[in-house]
Amino acid sequence: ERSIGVGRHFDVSTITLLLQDYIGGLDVKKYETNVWIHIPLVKGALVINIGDTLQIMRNDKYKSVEHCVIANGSNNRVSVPIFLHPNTTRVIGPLKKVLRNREKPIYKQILYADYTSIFFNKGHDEKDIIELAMI
Ligand SMILES: O=C(O)CCC(=O)C(=O)O
Ligand SMILES: [Fe+2]
Repeated sequence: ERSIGVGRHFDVSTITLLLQDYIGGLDVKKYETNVWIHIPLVKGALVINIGDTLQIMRNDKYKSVEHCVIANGSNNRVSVPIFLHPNTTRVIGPLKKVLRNREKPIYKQILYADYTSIFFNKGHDEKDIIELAMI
């Protein structure tokens, strides 16, 4: 009963590869319905999460997924998340290829180091930081 999970958040990465053990516990919020759903364990499978950076680069075509981990309360849990990030010296924003299709950019160009520092300086359950990158 003293175990804690991981509070709700969006990953800042482009994508995250997540390996869970047999305990599981990952919940994600379904974008279309705002309903939290449990991710069933599939032995040997990786969960691939879309993060804020991919949402920004694809100008909202792909959405970053809000997720959390519910603690089991009695078992230890091990997970291995691998975050794929741009270099912190790169500027991120909607891709030129996307804008060439005459899409209106939703996000500004922002230095990735600045974006990640906002993320790491805020607590869980605060405002979605992707809104700060909007034009
Ligand atoms: O442990 C997990 O299953 C997820 C962890 C997570 O969401 C994160 O580290 O960003
Ligand atoms: Fe995460």
